[in-house]
Amino acid sequence: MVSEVTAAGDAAVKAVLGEERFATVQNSKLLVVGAGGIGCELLKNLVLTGFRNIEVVDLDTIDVSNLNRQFLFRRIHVDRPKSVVAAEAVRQFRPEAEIISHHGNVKDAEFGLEFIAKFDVVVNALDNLEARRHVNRLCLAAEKPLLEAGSTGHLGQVTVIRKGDTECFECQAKPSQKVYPYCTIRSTPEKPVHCLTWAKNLFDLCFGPEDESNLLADLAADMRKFQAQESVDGEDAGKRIFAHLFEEDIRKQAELEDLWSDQRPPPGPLSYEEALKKNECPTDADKDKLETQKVPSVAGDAKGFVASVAKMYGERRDLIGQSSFSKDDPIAMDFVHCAANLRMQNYRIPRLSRWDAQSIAGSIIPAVASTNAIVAGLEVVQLLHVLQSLGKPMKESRARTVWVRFPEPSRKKILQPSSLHSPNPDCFVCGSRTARVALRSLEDCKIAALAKGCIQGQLGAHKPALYANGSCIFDPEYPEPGPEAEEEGLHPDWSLAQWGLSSGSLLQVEDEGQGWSINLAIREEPDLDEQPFPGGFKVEAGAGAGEEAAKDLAEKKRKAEADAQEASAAKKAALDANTVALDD
Ligand SMILES: Nc1ncnc2c1ncn2[C@@H]1O[C@H](COP(=O)(O)OP(=O)(O)OP(=O)(O)O)[C@@H](O)[C@H]1O
Ligand SMILES: [Zn+2]
Repeated sequence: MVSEVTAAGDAAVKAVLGEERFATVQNSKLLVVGAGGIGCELLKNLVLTGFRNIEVVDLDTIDVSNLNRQFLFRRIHVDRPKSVVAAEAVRQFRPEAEIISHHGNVKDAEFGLEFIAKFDVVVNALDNLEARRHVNRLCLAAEKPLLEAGSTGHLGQVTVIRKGDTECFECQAKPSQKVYPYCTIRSTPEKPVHCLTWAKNLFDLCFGPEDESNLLADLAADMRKFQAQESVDGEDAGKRIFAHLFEEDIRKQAELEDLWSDQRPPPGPLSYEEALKKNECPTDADKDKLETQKVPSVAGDAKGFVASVAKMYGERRDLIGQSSFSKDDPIAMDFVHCAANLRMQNYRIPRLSRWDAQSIAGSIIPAVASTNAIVAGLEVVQLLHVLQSLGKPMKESRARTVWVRFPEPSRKKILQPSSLHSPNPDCFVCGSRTARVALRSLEDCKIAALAKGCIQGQLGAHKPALYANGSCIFDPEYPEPGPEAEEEGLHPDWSLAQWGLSSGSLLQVEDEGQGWSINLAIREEPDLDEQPFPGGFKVEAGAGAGEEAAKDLAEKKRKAEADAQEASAAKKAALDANTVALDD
């Protein structure tokens, strides 16, 4: 006997979907990843549509700042796991729904392929690329359809991913963050964002691990001078860093005459004492604003800067050398806001309130509750199409990618559907150049054994190098452990688990012998039989991937040689023609 509320709700949905589709809905098992802005709306929609087998994973706890748009949460829930509270809340809408919550990171090993294999469809409600990439790869490996969604301000998107049938999340490169020219950041900032980028790099330089790619790496030795003593006095260090960066360095910079003109006047140095005198009152326009929305005085910025350095040397002393900037860390944000404002003062750029500085430094576009609600609604519509198309080509279904665009670009349509694209054959992740290998144990399998037994032995590589997340984890020049390998950061005797690989990880194989490269997806299969697979691995797909890649490469070379020959023949002909003309 179902409760009254469920019976009434079910009857209404059945009337819309029809008996058969409603039965599919009731029997489907879903995994929802993320219980934030989109996730809360989605879970509510799912139970109200009649889904009753749902598991939800989220790594976070509820913050006060979530309450304005994550409507399943109330003030009393602050600090409790989002997944648990969201499940409790939607159970009240449909008491019979079986909702299992997991407070954890979807990238953890417990949510690997075996876990994913239990579900009919995975529905994402995530907010970061890394987690999305991970779930994409898991769903491809487990051959489960994935609904992917996202929103930024008034823009949103929902799409459907199914292995071999549609583009995967990584078939197209994602736009990367805007990069500013080095000299703009280092010497000629023109906008607040240039000064904030400089200040974020400064924070990492002063308090983070050594990093040669830091834009201010050339200042590392100078900054270390202020930190070298055993018992650094934070306030003193703050004032000395101030004098170095906002006064002395700026004075030197202003002397580089070639950089400056009437349109771009040189920056003005600022001493700490001078800064303290600039104690201007807030403007009338600022009067009714929150403290964080007012632009501080230059004196406020100077004191704030020194105080933030002093706090790092006080309460955070143990973390110096290991910290990195986060917009949500109040001390780091104070440091970056004040440092950026002081640099803006040097360069005559209007300074910012802490609020504005935090939005720019954290690249924050405010989340809009209505966009999340629309996106979550579209996800359910697409999910119904996907469930109807199970076992059939997705292209024949009504599933679409749908964009939410506001202000609407054309014909007053906020929702813009477009058909699903076919997979990109060159995709790094789902493309045909991907071999798949099952391994009995990632703990037991050594990286050198994988390279030799599997990649050389079965995929046909001559001298394979292996890469994970862009770093080399096996180099054929160092096949044995030893001091030389260690010096290169290589450990041929480390297991795949020691290299941080998990079921569903993706590696890149480069055959240095033959010059080709392929992808390698690994998964753990503890029950892999000893008898047919004594090496502890089984090539499941793409055994010929290496050969194919070698063939492609040979074909490319042959074509390049033919093109070069043709070009040289054409050049010779042109020369001959010229000679004849001259002879004539
Ligand atoms: N790797 C992950 N595993 C599990 N859950 C994740 C993972 N990465 C992100 N999430 C969850 O996805 C949800 C995304 O929701 P949302 O975009 O609303 O973010 P938020 O953190 O709640 O809000 P904001 O970032 O604006 O403060 C969050 O609840 C977050 O905890
Ligand atoms: Zn792909």
